[in-house]
Amino acid sequence: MLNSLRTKLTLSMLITSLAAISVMALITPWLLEQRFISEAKDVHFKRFVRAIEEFRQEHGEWGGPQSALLINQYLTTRQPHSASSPGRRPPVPTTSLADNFRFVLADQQGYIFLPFFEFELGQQLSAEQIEQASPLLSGGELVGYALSGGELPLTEQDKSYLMIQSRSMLIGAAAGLAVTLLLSLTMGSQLVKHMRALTRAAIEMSKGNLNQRVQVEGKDEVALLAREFNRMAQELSNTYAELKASNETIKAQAEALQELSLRDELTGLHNRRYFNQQFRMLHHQAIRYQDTLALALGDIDNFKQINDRFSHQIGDAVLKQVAILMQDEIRDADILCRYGGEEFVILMAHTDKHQAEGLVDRVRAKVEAWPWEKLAKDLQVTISFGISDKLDSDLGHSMLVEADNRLYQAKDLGRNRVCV
Ligand SMILES: Nc1nc2c(ncn2[C@@H]2O[C@H](COP(=O)(O)OP(=O)(O)OP(=O)(O)O)[C@@H](O)[C@H]2O)c(=O)[nH]1
Repeated sequence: MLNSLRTKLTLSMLITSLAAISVMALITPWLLEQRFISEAKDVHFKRFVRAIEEFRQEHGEWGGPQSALLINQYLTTRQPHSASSPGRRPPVPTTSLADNFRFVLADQQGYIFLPFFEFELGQQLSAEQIEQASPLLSGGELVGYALSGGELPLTEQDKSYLMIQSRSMLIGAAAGLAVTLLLSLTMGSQLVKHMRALTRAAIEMSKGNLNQRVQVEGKDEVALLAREFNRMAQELSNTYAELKASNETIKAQAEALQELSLRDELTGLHNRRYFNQQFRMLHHQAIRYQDTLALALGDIDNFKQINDRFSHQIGDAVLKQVAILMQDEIRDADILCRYGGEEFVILMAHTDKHQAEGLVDRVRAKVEAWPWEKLAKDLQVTISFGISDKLDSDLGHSMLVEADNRLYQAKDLGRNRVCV
């Protein structure tokens, strides 16, 4: 289950949200309190400084122990004493807002005349302390310095105010995180949906279905990936189509070459090599299935004389015409080849020598009857055949020998005949 991208995304978002809420719950109240106290100190100190400047304008006494007394009296009579909360309470700029938080005053040379804690009476402020102090002005003239020190304790009211503030912030943050979580989950499930579509398409492609496309939405990284995937799929598909086409061409060319190597150029019949292949196969099957097979060897009679008397070209034309006549006469299942020179061979499956004799004799008669004067005046052509159906387990050797012997017999008996 943890292998699922969706689960991983959900878990990581959940952990991040919980961590963020926990950190906020721990740190926010403390930060808020620190900030609140610092603001309160600042506000009180500014008001104190203003009150002191007003005192300075009203009184001549300044810088001695007497003036510290007068200042305290002035401030006490000017405003009632109470604890503080900036902006929500009346300002109380006395020299002390609480036991721990007080103000310190020094004259223009930095000698303290209103002391507090480590700031002792008559002690001179260091350059660093002067740097941090607020300069007191009267009529544009520097008359002294004011500093604040100690901790400002919070009232119960301040504390409950801060608590409400912290809670509100936490609730707001939690709501924000919940919305973020929801949005992340929605986006995560969209991402998972697209990744699944891409994975499905890639798996289909690996099975060989190259025509895969995925939907592209938007312009983000996933859309970019989907677009690139589609482009790659298209390229792969094109390359495959080109490869397939060129493979088919090569295959067709190879087949054509193979066919050419098995054909006789002059007559267009299959050649002796083709005959050897077919004869081996048919002979083997006939023996195995105890079937019959007949082989007829044909030889044009006195072909040498035809060449000599009528020319070699006429001889060639005779060979072509005999091939046509034989091809027309034999059955589709029979195999006719040019065996060599003026010799032809016919292979007849499921046929014994007596059945073959009838067919071959029709061929012989057709050759004899053809009007050879069309090729040359006084030209006559006949053909002799020897037939065998002898099936011995010798790869057809005895069948060929017997057919050849019968052919010689036909020649000896005066040619233009079929011997079985
Ligand atoms: N024109 C032509 N002649 C060929 C071709 N192939 C073989 N021949 C010729 O065919 C002749 C065959 O002669 P022979 O083997 O003496 O036989 P034949 O004259 O037919 O006599 P018989 O077979 O006894 O009837 C030879 O002269 C070969 O040159 C060919 O493709 N074209």
